Amino acid sequence: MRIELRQLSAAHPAASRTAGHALTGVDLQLHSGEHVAVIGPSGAGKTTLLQALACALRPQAGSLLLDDADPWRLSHRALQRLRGTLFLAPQMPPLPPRQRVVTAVLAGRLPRMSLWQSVRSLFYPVGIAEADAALERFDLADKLFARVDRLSGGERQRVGLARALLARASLLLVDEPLSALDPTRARQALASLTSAAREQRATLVCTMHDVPMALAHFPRVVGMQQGRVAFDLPAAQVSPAHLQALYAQRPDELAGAAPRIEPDDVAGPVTMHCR
Ligand SMILES: Nc1ncnc2c1ncn2[C@@H]1O[C@H](COP(=O)(O)OP(=O)(O)OP(=O)(O)O)[C@@H](O)[C@H]1O
Repeated sequence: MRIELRQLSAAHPAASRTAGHALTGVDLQLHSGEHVAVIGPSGAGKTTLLQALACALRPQAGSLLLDDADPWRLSHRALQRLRGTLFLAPQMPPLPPRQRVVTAVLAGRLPRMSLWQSVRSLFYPVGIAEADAALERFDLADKLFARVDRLSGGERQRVGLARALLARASLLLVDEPLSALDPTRARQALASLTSAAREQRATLVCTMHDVPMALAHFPRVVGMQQGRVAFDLPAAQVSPAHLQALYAQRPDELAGAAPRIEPDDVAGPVTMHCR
């Protein structure tokens, strides 16, 4: 999917009136199938950018085009159809605690199913081999029938990535996929995610706290600061000076001290998100 943002500004409906826009004057163009990492300090607007791209947050100014169409000018039905072709994977997937992993992963297909197909799949799950293959990519095939609440935080996060692959979306929006993974798992998970997105020819926009990992795995890196694009460069051209300026207010985050949600080997509460 092609993306074009021109001078896009957006605010969260619940934000106080005194808060500025979460996104201000954002320009961004992505070719179909391109992979981009979005980095920047906490509160820079990375997640908000994904929400705007997912048509979950309406722009207040400027424009958003997805495959040359303005989603906010489409009919309700056409907008729903468009939403079915993109997938927003939150930091922690919304996994009901007693659900089996296989069901959680197969739920990735729901956006591209009719109501009848999705109701039928509750009683006659199909595509178990596809779920198994996606889990295998994240080294979780042995958890196919495990209960979600018996997984570690890192395992749940990898289940969320496997689920994203089943969406077969043309635009994959992945919010900080590595926050609960140890460095080795994080490298493997990112390599699996990017190679699967390439196979599916999906456009991939991924927010990342781990800057070295973003520079190593993505050809293009967008740096955000206070709701604006501070730089948009090939990874090889991002210099230490760019990074120091980007994280000038939060140097601890550049040093790798960004907030992690829970370690890989400790089970904890499941955070619920919209999808
Ligand atoms: N639901 C919300 N309601 C009101 N304001 C919000 C909401 N979500 C985010 N914001 C505000 O929007 C701004 C951008 O937040 P956003 O979550 O996009 O940043 P981020 O770069 O993703 O941060 P982090 O790295 O900590 O996840 C911040 O000022 C934040 O406080």
